[in-house]
Amino acid sequence: MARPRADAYSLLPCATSRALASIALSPGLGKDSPHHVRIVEVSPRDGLQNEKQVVPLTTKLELIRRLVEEAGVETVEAGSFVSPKWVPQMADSAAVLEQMTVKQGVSYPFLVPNDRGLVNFLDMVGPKGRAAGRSDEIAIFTAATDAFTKANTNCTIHESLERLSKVTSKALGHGIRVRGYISVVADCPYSGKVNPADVGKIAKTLLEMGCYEISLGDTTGAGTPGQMLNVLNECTRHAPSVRFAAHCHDTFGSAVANVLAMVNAGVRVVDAAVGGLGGCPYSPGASGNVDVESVVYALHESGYDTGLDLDALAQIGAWISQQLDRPNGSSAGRAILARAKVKSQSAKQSKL
Ligand SMILES: CC(C)(COP(=O)([O-])OP(=O)([O-])OC[C@H]1O[C@@H](n2cnc3c(N)ncnc32)[C@H](O)[C@@H]1OP(=O)([O-])[O-])[C@@H](O)C(=O)NCCC(=O)NCCSC(=O)C[C@@](C)(O)CC(=O)[O-]
Repeated sequence: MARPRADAYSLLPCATSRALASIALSPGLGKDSPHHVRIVEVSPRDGLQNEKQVVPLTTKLELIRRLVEEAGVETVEAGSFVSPKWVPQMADSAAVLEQMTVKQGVSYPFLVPNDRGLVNFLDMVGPKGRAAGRSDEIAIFTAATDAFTKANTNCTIHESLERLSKVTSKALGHGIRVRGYISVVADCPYSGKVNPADVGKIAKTLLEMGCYEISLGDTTGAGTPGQMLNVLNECTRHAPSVRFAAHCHDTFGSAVANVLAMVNAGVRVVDAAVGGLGGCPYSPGASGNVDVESVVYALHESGYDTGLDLDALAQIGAWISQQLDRPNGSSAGRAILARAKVKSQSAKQSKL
């Protein structure tokens, strides 16, 4: 597998060059290797939440099963316990939690916005719940601007952090791990460019609350590698880069570049969605999440390991796009399937 070339490091900022140098020096791949990048597959939640048509429960369950069993995904964000009035598509998340195939060693976080959502989640996964022990992780979410926080959760950043602090401490008290999201880290659809220092301060607060990891959301997909690295630099004042995840949307076509820049700077977790599904209902015009097929292709070709089966991801991306009656949003997925078709045709011809 190709490794980044040592002579390229001198061109990079110091932190990036150190991170890449350690990659080149460390042999071997696998989960514990410094080359390993964990993919958080967000398609069942972030990917589907914005779909206008009702996606059948059976399709959601099959998507989760295939991602885990066929592609080897380690973390699947499976749904959300938000208000169904705000995001109707996620109204069946309790049923998803109860019925999804659960594989040992795989984490299935659910998004929780407030105490009501946490209570509903705990009622399900607690010892007497209908989904006892099926998930031990939630994701909480806030944003870097008041305008977006208001649009998404009907409160200011300050109010959301107060609310989430109580949610986090209650969740941790029940043995539930908490992942934090910060949306609009580079650009806000309502108030424009975001100051990276503001993101750093919110990240610090979420870390102090007890979030084990913070996902940095380029919700509008307007961020660039330089902007995302500025955001990361502000955040790493408070915790090492491995505590942060890249969550990039692809509206302006720079999501894969943003992801690679962040991984080269030491980030080891990337959120992505098969087939490039998704979009936030409160980020008008933003396109889907970066497609997991392109991310995995780019990471593998750059010397990183994800443990995922790229061919299986391409198949799943094509399948779910067909289910949703929409074009496959993954250029890498389409290319992989087209090449596989040519290969199987020439294999058939050579047998004749
Ligand atoms: C936070 C609220 C609830 C505030 O919404 P609100 O209207 O201020 O809440 P409320 O407390 O006044 O309650 C209104 C109604 O909702 C009910 N309710 C209240 N909470 C819940 C709950 N948890 N579960 C079920 N029902 C709930 C509550 O009981 C009440 O029902 P009513 O009395 O009218 O019948 C709302 O704004 C909300 O649910 N927002 C979620 C929006 C959302 O899910 N957005 C997408 C996810 S974030 C995202 O996609 C970005 C991310 C993470 O991917 C990263 C990135 O890309 O940037």
